[in-house]
Amino acid sequence: MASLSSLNSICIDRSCCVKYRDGVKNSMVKKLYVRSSLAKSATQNSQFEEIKAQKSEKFRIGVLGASGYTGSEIIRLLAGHPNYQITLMTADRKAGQSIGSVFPHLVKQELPDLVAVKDADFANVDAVFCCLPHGTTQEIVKGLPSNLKIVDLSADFRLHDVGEYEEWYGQPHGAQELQKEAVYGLTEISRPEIQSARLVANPGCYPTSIQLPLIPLIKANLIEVKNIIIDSKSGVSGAGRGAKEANLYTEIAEGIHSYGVTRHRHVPEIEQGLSKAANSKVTVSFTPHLMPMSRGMQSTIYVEMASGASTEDLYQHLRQFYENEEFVVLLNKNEVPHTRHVRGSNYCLINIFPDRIPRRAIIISVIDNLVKGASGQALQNLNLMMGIPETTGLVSVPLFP
Ligand SMILES: NC(=O)C1=CN([C@@H]2O[C@H](COP(=O)(O)OP(=O)(O)OC[C@H]3O[C@@H](n4cnc5c(N)ncnc54)[C@H](OP(=O)(O)O)[C@@H]3O)[C@@H](O)[C@H]2O)C=CC1
Ligand SMILES: CC(=O)N[C@@H](CCC(=O)OP(=O)(O)O)C(=O)O
Repeated sequence: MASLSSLNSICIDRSCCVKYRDGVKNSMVKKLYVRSSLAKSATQNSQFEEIKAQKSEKFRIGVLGASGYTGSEIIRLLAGHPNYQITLMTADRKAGQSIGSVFPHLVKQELPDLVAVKDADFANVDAVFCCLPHGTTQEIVKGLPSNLKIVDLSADFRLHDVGEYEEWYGQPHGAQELQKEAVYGLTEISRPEIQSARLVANPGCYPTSIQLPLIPLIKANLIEVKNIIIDSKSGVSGAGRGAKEANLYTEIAEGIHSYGVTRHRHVPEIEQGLSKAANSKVTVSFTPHLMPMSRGMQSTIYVEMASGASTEDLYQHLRQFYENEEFVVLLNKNEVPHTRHVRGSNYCLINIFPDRIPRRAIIISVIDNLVKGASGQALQNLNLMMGIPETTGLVSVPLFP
């Protein structure tokens, strides 16, 4: 057996190496080889090899759009991740700055400075998180080296039908070949496809909170696919960090705003996922609202149950469907999910209630728009793509209150 001290010294190095920037793989491997000469037995050697193998899986990550909200959330989540190190970060207006000057809460992270995408060197990058505005994203992704794994947080690769993309996003799709390759990354629903994907289109925040409860219920024929009404509410960070008049404190505080009524661009994304589950065209009534809170999202969904189905059937089916999932949780009966129960975490909490109107049910689903609705799910997907346990770096207790 390896002595405790030899194993400890390796483990200490593993945690410290998060702090190195360049050449971390080589220097770690070198250090570990030196230490291996001290190993006495074959068992020690094999344990060492195992750790070295784990170490060599320290993938180099680029964060494109690191000066935005989802980019900074990726950086926060990766700060404690044992298998990744950030080697590249890009920005637009903030290019040339350090991350600590853009986000003082990240000042203690030892990270490269922000560079413009045109100056980015992808030679030391194995995978990228693309945290850029839609439209810009497809242009940038087209120019990335073809060996990179990509998780794109924008809407650019989510819609399979490029005609629908043009209709809802107001511009023709500029990277149609890549669109064909992209896998829609609703993790709990499409795990096998994500595992073997090179390019994953991370779902939108509203579509995540809506599809997680509805897809299993539709697949099991427990709800009617007509007359689905969805009322969603989002924190203001959902709109990104860019300055916009509509997002000023004076416009947001002390009020609720409906927006995108009948024409929000998440409608086709939601309908795409639900239609696939139903094997027929599903349409929904969806209205999003902006809430005076910085993060968090709730979708309240009104459905008609299938003939013979009860809310108990819906509840038991969802509970069973997600029983082995870490991040999607059915609360105990009658407990109402609140956005503050998932703040800063990758969890989606769901519950189902009988409506007063016979045969109708009310589903409440909450997520943090920046985590399960964006960067957390993106990390979950990259873990899968890299062959790392899916929950790595993501299991944390939500901030409360
Ligand atoms: N916020 C959310 O809750 C969610 C967001 N998304 C999607 O994720 C993506 C990122 O969102 P979010 O982080 O909120 O957005 P932000 O506006 O906060 O950040 C955008 C980032 O992109 C950079 N950027 C802007 N324009 C360009 C350009 N022309 N070329 C290169 N870089 C550019 C910005 O750089 P700089 O700051 O230096 O100008 C910044 O780093 C968007 O597509 C969004 O729709 C998806 C799910 C949820
Ligand atoms: C509050 C707010 O403005 N939210 C954004 C949705 C955020 C998101 O998921 O956007 P993408 O589809 O571009 O990734 C919106 O309604 O446009």
